[in-house]
Amino acid sequence: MAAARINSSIQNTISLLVSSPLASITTKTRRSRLKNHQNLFFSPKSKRPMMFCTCTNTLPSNPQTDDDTFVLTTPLYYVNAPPHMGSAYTTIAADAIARFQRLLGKKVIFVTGTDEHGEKIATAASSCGSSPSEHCDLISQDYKNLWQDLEISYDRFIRTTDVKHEAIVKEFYSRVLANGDIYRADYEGLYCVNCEEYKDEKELLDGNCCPMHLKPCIQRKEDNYFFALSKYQKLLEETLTLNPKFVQPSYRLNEVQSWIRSGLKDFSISRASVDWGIPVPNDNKQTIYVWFDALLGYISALTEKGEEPNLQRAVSSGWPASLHLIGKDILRFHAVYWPAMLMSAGLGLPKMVFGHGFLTKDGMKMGKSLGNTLEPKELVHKFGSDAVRYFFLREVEFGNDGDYSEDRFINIVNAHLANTIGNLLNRTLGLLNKNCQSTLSVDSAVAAEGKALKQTVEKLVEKARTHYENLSLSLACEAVIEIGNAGNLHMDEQAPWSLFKQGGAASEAAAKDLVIILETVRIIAVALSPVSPSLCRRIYAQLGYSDDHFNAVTWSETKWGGLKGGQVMAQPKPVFARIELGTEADGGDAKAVKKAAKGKGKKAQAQIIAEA
Ligand SMILES: Nc1ncnc2c1ncn2[C@@H]1O[C@H](COP(=O)(O)OP(=O)(O)OP(=O)(O)O)[C@@H](O)[C@H]1O
Ligand SMILES: [Zn+2]
Repeated sequence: MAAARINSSIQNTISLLVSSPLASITTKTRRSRLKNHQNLFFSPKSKRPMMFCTCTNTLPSNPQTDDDTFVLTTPLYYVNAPPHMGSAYTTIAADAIARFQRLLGKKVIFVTGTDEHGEKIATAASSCGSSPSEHCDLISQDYKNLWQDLEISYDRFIRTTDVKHEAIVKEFYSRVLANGDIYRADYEGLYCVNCEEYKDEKELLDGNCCPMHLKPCIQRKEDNYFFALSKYQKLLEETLTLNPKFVQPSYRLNEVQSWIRSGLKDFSISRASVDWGIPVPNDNKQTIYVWFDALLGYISALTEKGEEPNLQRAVSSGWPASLHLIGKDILRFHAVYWPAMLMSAGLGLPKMVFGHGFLTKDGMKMGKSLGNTLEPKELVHKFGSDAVRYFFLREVEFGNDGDYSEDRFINIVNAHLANTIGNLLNRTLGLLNKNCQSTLSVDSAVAAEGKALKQTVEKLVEKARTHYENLSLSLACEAVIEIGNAGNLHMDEQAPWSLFKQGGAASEAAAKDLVIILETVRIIAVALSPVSPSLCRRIYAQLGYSDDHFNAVTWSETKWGGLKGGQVMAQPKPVFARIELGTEADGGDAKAVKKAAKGKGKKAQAQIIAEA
């Protein structure tokens, strides 16, 4: 914002800053003041500070959120264009985390939705010849459809054009205003419409191009309302020092701290030139800036159906959120602007903001504005949702950037899901069918006595749990596949097929080996269910369990000993067929199998159908 000039209808501002309780206090007194702050909320159990606020009129948070409830959010996606694999990536990761937390027995509120206001939307709508609201309905529905294809188990889908959201935004705005943090001033600067953000000249490329969108920023001058972000600089610094886990992964914390240290400037929170937005209370010539509006979707999503929307109710239904999952592109909004806005309004801060990396194409962030996207719908259609979810969570270390390649996709999915897990189950069930009438001879706890596999599995399950808890999703997948490797090793070392041929005690030992391996696969199905839920459901069905049983599974069922003697397994049927280069098969989906076989040579057809 070097070119920015804030002129002095600023009488207000100066008096605001001077009268700010932070303007005249030293760091030492500020720190003790933070400690004793009457509005510093502590979480009931952990006694960790949950929020700071300078507003005297605080809204108490949900007392339950600390232990029993896990509220997580994805960004509310901008409906300037349909979703792409990048939007799907965040949502798949959030879904895996939500499913894991449900397995732990938490009450999960998983929030996603669409951000529908602003200039970029109005332009996108008019370029397709539709009204903004028709355009938003259409694209928002695209997101919902994709989430269904990807088996996203969201609890709330908030649209920022929802009436309840508008009510919450206006109330929030009024609280910030009442706290003395909004003033009016002229503003001039370089604006990227695609980021919907004024840019500092020094962060731009030649020709004042936005580094993310590679398009020139426009010089803009407006009479706007401003949010006094600068007033929160010290509080934000202190908050991050006291609670460094607020920003994750830890290497992103430095980035956020250096933004704050380099000086926070007030930012404009209204637009005079944009009609498509929520009118500013008491000045309907201006609309509220799309980011100020959109972030509040995380709170308005919490209002219960049919109830009068107000902040107090929304907040008591689950705020503060446990986790905001976002891409690193919008970290500044979530880790700097948003906490300051919440402090101003007297609301608790989310417990964590996790900024993951980008899916890239030729080194550039895949995005709607650049149009260099990968179509998730096509991928799901070709390979099935289990494979798509698994690949991106396993392949891209959560936090870092990652590139997509179809060869790598097929290799990984085949090696892990088809071979390590699918084949192991299928071979074992085949032997059980042939030699034991598909019936388990003993309890898995008894079968495992004196065998090393049980301890190995227990250790790896613990590892997977820790990785899920730390949001290291790729490592969690790796730990689960290691369980599969251990099961395969046991199978190969014991060679039960040859023991059965010997009969007598050898045959009994072989039957026990099959029980042990099936128990191993059962545990895999629980531990991998956050990532590839349908595949795990099919595994449970093969092990003779009902759908209802699978639906009620919790993480405690990763404990060894679930399979009991006498349990009858289903007829062996592959749970995940190998993807052959050039075929489009997902083993669980007969339609996809037929489609994959269609038009292929007889031999290839026979192979695909046989595998399915
Ligand atoms: N390439 C990507 N890799 C990972 N996540 C992405 C990617 N693109 C978008 N996202 C997710 O979507 C969020 C941004 O949502 P938005 O609706 O603005 O999509 P976008 O495609 O980045 O838009 P644009 O290209 O117009 O900037 C990111 O913070 C991230 O959560
Ligand atoms: Zn931009």
